[in-house]
Amino acid sequence: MEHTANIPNTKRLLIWGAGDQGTVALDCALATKKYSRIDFLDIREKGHRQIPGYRIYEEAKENINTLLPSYDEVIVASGSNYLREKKIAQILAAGVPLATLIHPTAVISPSARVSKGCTILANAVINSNAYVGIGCIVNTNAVVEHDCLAEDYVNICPQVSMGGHAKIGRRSFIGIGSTILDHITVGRESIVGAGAVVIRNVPDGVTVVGVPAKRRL
Ligand SMILES: CC(=O)SCCNC(=O)CCNC(=O)[C@H](O)C(C)(C)COP(=O)(O)OP(=O)(O)OC[C@H]1O[C@@H](n2cnc3c(N)ncnc32)[C@H](O)[C@@H]1OP(=O)(O)O
Repeated sequence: MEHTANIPNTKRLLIWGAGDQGTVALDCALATKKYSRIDFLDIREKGHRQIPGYRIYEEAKENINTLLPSYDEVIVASGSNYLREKKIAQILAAGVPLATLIHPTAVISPSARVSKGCTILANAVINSNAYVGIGCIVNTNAVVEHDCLAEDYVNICPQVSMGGHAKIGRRSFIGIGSTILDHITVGRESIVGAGAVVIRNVPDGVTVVGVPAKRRL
């Protein structure tokens, strides 16, 4: 049986991505109580994960330009910064509203800005004057402190801590449990390894690991 919660005056959501991030996005979307119907569109070209009770369209078999506009909102659920950017471009080109999923236990300062297409998961904190760009993931228990900047399509993994005024460049991946000290900048398309402590600025397109974080050659 497909999921159709009995909630009046709510919206239809399509989650584009039916893998791990898709199921996490589903839980978050259910917690918001905003949606009367939720379906999935699988990103993979072959096969898809079963999510009992939910309809999963297969991307390869669907006319995306017809399917997307039949929903009130679409969220892209993929841990790949590249894929989120690519799919979000398709959604915007189709003129369909991007969802922004914010778990009810997340704490977002009234002065912070969270852009469209973001997924902000349970117990995340986004503090005063912080800015989170389009299509970012701020994962469980991550802390984006005051005046931080995360550019578009950034993935901030669980338990990441960003000190005040820290910056993350477009499409960078910040590994689980890592710490970025205050006023430090991580460049674009860079990777911070799990558990790293970043004490110096990181250039574009590099991977850093360790405590203190050093470039991995
Ligand atoms: C909800 C979720 O699950 S969100 C996802 C959470 N997952 C993560 O955060 C994973 C983050 N990814 C990492 O930390 C990865 O290890 C990366 C991206 C830094 C490196 O990945 P790879 O390029 O595959 O590196 P690989 O595993 O081959 O290791 C290369 C070297 O780096 C070291 N290394 C790899 N990761 C780390 C790390 N996080 N800290 C310290 N050293 C590391 C390895 O020990 C190895 O060292 P050696 O050459 O001396 O043996």
